Amino acid sequence: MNKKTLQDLDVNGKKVFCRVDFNVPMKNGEVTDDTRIRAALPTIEHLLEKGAVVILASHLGRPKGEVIEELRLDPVAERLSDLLGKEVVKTDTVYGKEVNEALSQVSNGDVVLIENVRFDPGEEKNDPSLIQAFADMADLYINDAFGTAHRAHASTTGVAEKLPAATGFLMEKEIEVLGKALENPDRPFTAIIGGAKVKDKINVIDHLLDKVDNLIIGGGLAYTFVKAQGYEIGKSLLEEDKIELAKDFMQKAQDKGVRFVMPEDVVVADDFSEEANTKIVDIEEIPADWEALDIGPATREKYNQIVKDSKLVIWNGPMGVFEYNAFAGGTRAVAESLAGTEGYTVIGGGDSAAAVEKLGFADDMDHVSTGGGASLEFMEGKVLPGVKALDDK
Ligand SMILES: Nc1ncnc2c1ncn2[C@@H]1O[C@H](COP(=O)(O)OP(=O)(O)O)[C@@H](O)[C@H]1O
Ligand SMILES: O=C(OP(=O)(O)O)[C@H](O)COP(=O)(O)O
Repeated sequence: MNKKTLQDLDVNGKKVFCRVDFNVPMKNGEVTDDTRIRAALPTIEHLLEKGAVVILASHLGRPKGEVIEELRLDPVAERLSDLLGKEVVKTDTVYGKEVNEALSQVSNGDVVLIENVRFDPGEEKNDPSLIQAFADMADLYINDAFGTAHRAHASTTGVAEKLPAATGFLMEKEIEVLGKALENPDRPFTAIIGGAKVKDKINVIDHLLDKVDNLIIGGGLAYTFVKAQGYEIGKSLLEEDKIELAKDFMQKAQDKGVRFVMPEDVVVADDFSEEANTKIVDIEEIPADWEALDIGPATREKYNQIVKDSKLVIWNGPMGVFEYNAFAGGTRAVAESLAGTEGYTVIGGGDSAAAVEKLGFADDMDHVSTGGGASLEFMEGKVLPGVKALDDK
């Protein structure tokens, strides 16, 4: 990467404005998964060890420029404080008098977490006055928020133009791992794409067809492709206006010699619920009133073989409705295959990462990305604005 990194900056005695992605799942005012907070610790700890004042900034949820009490960052500050083993000064505002006072009272090696930056309408608008307020707080800027690197906001791009700006360690690692995987892949290179967001993922599929040896399709988005092959899919998820594109992709795969791998059998249900009646059917036999909610056992075995023979596997999106036990088997099987393969494994996407975490396989993967949308846009070949805005080496 040709961008400056944390190692290139002398941070001793400096105030460092550090954008992190602490957009973590919460329930009843408690952080339920602190993966993203832990992922930012190497950067924060490095800054503290080197004697910087660390000013952390993050969004949480989508408050759209208003103060939403449930989206305050206090529970995050508490968890961060536990993880760091030191006090984190949390302000109730994003900038202004309270923040300035807090900053005048802290010393080198202290941490301040300002309030949810999306409480200010200027954040998402990349507003000049908010950018200036951020720049006035600090001497240097670090972006370690890979999960938000696809957003051009005041705290992710605007302020980077105003201060010496570099990547944090998490950002650096994400870009390096995902970049290396895509630029110079070990082969056979297999991508497994699942989930439900057909529209979001269709461009990634197009881009991946230029890179991979095997493209495996699963999850809800498989059925638009199954339909494109001419099979009936009952009530399964369908993006009608993407059928033609799905046909184009299958043709492109054939032209390029990419193996395009689709489900052979599926678990169908007579209702979208945990209690639904279910059965396993061949792909060409999905009953009209049923919907396919998971890949079947023959498909799992086929995917397993391909994963086993791959040197590099990228996985984005669950294979079925894994939130219900009855339809979690396909996702579990693929997670197990990735956990067991000798090839290098990369997981991207919020739900895939959550599934791998929930099923207990996170530690067996080589890289679990902290970015969902960000990793997808990266894989599409886009330059992420949060990275572009940083200083070149
Ligand atoms: N066959 C299916 N039918 C309907 N929804 C599905 C199916 N398979 C997976 N899903 C749903 O896809 C969702 C995840 O999709 P998506 O957001 O695209 O994944 P990710 O966040 O990993 O990128 C999950 O909530 C899951 O229940
Ligand atoms: O959680 C995030 O995105 P993700 O669910 O795609 O990983 C990021 O924090 C970005 O949040 P946003 O999609 O509200 O800009």
